[in-house]
Amino acid sequence: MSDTGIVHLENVSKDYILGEQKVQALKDITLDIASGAFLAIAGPSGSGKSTLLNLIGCIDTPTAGKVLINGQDISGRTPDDLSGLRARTIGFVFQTFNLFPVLSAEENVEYPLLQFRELKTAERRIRVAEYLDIVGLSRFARHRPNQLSGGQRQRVAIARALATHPKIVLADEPTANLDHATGEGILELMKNINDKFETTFIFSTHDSRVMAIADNVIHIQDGQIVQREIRKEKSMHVIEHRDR
Ligand SMILES: Nc1ncnc2c1ncn2[C@@H]1O[C@H](COP(=O)(O)OP(=O)(O)OP(=O)(O)O)[C@@H](O)[C@H]1O
Repeated sequence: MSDTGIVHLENVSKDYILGEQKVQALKDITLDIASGAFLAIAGPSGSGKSTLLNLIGCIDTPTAGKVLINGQDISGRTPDDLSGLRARTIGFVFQTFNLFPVLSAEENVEYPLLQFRELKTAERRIRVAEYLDIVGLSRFARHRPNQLSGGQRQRVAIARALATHPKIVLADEPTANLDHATGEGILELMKNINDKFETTFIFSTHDSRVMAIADNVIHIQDGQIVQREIRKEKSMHVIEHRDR
């Protein structure tokens, strides 16, 4: 058994090439996140939060360094390989909800399950109902996104992310498009699910009220970790950043 966390980044850098210019979005990030963490990645706009989440989510690969997700090294893997790892390991929640407008709440939650051939129709339906219940939306199963409030849409997105039984849920600014009270409700829901099912949650934010709810906060600035706030020791251990 490996002693690294469910997410393990070692000396990770990510460069984007924009015309003649190289943008160093992440610089030498070393980070280990244990299973069951409830972790915020905090930092100002452009600091590299989305880039970091995209690497953890296997949507992108690093320019340098090593990324291990659930013990699997993602470097040198084909996009097909990574999409398999993604589908079975990671759930995504976005600030813009990203629901299909023509599908009902239950059809949106069911959608990612359709790729799992081992799930029979009846099992799929049961699972959809179970997760709509967990997010408190059973009564709204037949509603389309435009018949739901922002907070309800984000609950559908959370149910959809959880229905595949992922080990990690990644949420990029999940409360950015919600008013404060609704955003806090979404964070509390995520925290309850984290406590109950021990799903690892990693979310980005620049909202200090959202950071306050996290067990641990990683602060990034200009692509580098500038502070690690470890409030719950057991849920996270950190390999300290080694300066060259
Ligand atoms: N596809 C891309 N091509 C070129 N540069 C990019 C690309 N994506 C991000 N960048 C640059 O990388 C840096 C980090 O961006 P990133 O989106 O990760 O920051 P962020 O902290 O998520 O910002 P925000 O809070 O505004 O979403 C920025 O300088 C950004 O302009």
